[in-house]
Amino acid sequence: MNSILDRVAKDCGRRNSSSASTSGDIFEPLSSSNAKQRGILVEWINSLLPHLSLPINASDEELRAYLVDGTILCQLLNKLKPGSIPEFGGSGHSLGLSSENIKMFLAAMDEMGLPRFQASDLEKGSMKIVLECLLTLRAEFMNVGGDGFNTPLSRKSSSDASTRCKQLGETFGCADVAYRQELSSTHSSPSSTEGKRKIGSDSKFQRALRSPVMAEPSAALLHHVGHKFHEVFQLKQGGYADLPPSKISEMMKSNSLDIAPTQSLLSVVNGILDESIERKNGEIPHRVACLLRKVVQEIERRISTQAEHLRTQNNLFKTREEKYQSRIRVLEALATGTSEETQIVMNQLQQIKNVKIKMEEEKKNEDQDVVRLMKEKDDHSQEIATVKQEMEIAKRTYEQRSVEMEKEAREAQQKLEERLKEVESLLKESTNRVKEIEMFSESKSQRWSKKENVYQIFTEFQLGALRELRFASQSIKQEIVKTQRSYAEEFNQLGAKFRALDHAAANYSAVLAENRKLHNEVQELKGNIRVYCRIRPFLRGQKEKQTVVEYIGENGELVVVNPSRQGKEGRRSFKFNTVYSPTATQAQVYSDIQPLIQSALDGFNVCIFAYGQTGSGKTYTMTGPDGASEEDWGVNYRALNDLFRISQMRESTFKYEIKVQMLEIYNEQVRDLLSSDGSQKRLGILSTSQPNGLAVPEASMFPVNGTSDVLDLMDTGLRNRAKGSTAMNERSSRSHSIVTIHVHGKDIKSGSSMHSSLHLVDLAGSERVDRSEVTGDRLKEAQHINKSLSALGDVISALAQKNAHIPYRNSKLTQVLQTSLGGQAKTLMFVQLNPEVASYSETMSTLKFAERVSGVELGAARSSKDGRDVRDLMEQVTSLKDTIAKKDEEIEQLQLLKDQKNVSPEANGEKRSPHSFR
Ligand SMILES: Nc1ncnc2c1ncn2[C@@H]1O[C@H](COP(=O)(O)OP(=O)(O)OP(=O)(O)O)[C@@H](O)[C@H]1O
Repeated sequence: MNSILDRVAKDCGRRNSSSASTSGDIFEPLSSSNAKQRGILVEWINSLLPHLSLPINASDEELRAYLVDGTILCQLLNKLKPGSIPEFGGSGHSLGLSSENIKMFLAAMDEMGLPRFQASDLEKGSMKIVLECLLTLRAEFMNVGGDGFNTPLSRKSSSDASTRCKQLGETFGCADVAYRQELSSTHSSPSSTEGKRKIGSDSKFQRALRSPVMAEPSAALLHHVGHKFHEVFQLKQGGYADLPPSKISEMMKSNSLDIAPTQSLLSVVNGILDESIERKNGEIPHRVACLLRKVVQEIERRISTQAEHLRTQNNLFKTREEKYQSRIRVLEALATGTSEETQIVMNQLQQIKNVKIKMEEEKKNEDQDVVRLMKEKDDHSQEIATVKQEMEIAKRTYEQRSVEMEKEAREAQQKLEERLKEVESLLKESTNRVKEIEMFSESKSQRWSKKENVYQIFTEFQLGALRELRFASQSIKQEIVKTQRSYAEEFNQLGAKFRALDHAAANYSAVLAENRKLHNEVQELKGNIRVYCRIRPFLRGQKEKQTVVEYIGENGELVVVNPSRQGKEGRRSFKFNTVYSPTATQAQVYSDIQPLIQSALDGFNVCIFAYGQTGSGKTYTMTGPDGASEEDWGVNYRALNDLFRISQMRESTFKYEIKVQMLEIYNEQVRDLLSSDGSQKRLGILSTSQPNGLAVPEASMFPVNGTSDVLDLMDTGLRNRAKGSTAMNERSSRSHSIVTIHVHGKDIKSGSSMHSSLHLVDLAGSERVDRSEVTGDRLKEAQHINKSLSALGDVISALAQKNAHIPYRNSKLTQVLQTSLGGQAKTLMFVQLNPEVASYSETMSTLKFAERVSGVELGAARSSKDGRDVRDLMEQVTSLKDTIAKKDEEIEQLQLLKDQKNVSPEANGEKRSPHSFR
């Protein structure tokens, strides 16, 4: 019997593990069922051996580790059945080798007739078999003893074996073990072939009977009350007809039928029918018929309950399906909603793009306007130059012609006079000769009668000559009149030309004024505060050449990348009026700011300053490198040169006077850099700007008339400039240097005058100071620099917001530059960047300052803000896309679930093992 049970249990165990997924609740996964079994087992072991305190949620492998040396197993058995392993003595200590312990435990299990596992299962195989064996052991001792201990089942009687087998079936989740066992005992009669056939074929009906509703009551319940039916089966060996009436009525009265396993009921029905057939006459005694009816009624009741249950389940499935359908609808609606939202965002994005494109087009148009205006201006200038040249030529021709004509007139006059004199002398001579002849003829008339004719001829000749002379005299007079007339005509023509030239000259001033106006309109179109960003190249001999500048756009875009952060988050983009790459030349940079220099000659105050950390190229841009050739000249030299050039061009209409001051602001003290004695005298700043435009009137001021003057002055200034050394740049400038060019112009024609100033500022290094690196004087310097730079930022920011109060007075720097910041003044800032990775954080703070300044200019600010908006929207769109993708996934999963649910429960049931319906 033991071996049969063993085999059955093993069989059960195998099948159970092979169909593990169907052994528990049909929706419960294998792992969770395993975990539950483990939990029950561990709890049981802990209740028996509390000193172990095994963790309730121990995994298979942890449990294996506890059990593998067999100590706990032996202790367990000794606790349940003291002395079952004598060598172990229940001391709780392992006495033997682990293999010995396990052998002893398995032998004890064999002796009890309980299913066992193999030692190898505990060492490395599936723990499932081990668990099942131990759970059987638990069931053995818990169900039977009531108190759970020390009262194992007697394995002597076949009914006990049947019961235990049912318990095994329950424990392993295989109801049919119990069922077969029961049937085999019920139909042990050799004549009951029909019964055996039924056992072999497990009909749908029978399977349905073993569903949760139709299945036999629990093993425990059966144990207490089910034996009534065993009794019947025992009695039935003698035939149902022979059952004592008291037994039958007791069965019918009691609730035995309600709790009897359906198979038992069917067996009774089959038995009665078999018996009736065997008896040939087919008669069934009344009381047996009653029992039969009662049993059939019970079966009917169960079938109807089952049908009801199936209906309920069906409804449940339908409700669930509807729930899933509605969820799917909600998710579909959500997904559609999300795409609508995306569409709205995309539309907004498109609108913003359109606005951006429109703005860019407007800017392009403005730029084209600027180019056109510049061209017109150039054309005007050329026209003026041509008129001027023509005027010069005409003037010279006129003067030449006048001189020539005067000379010609003088010569003609002279000739005429000479001729007249000749004629007069001739006339005199002729008259004398005539008189002589008359006298001679009177005295010698008679004597010389012969010569009368000769005299006549001579007289006629003389008269002819006289007539010729008169004629010549008349033609000369006519010529003189003619020449005088042509002179008069020429004079008239020249007069007309002079009048035209005079008119043109009068217009020339107006055209110049118009030109100046156009020029300033162009400058205003470009903005009164401009930010140009310049990136310094890596220095010669520098090894580390990794740059933080990722992208330089043609339209002033700049993307900087954080070397310590990957991806999108590490990138930051900026927008300025212009960004110069490290290869930009000094000439290229200057050509963009040149129009501002011209504005200074038109009466506008201009301020150009370079901002950036030490070593970023401020001095290079403003002054140029040490000992620079003309090609490397910085803004200062080029600006002054240009002022001379333009003022010379305008000399016929304007008279300019250019003077230069050079100041230094060091530790909030203003010093004169052009003082010949290198004066350390501190200068005062006038609180309000003076009519002559001098904020620091005490500072030396020198007139400059040419490049050489400028070079000399700059040299003096640079020599006097205070310098300090920090860890960053040994040639570091820790002071602000300001070159101020004062322009005084006078309109020659109108006599009106104007005054303007051009400030060229090389600011001190903007780097933040690490207090641990500098102390004392250096720290003080740094604090002053920080204060003045932030005051500069505040002033510009206040101007941006059009505040009533502009905090000029917060630093000496802003006080000196006051006239060139705000109002009609034009300001340009060079943002100098050092592209090295080590300077990343300084670069970022420089760019943020510049962004704050560029925010003043609406155009730049707007476009930079647009850039940010677009970026923000792009991020929103990306996150929305992610959400949609997630939602799609959820929908897919739900669809999958729905498809699974749509498979009919019956079909499911067919696929499942019968063990799933207990
Ligand atoms: N565009 C450039 N092309 C070539 N060399 C440059 C450029 N800009 C700067 N340099 C070089 O980089 C070094 C540092 O430049 P510079 O002295 O102008 O920096 P800075 O910002 O004025 O520093 P400081 O605050 O100390 O005055 C110099 O050797 C300079 O010649």
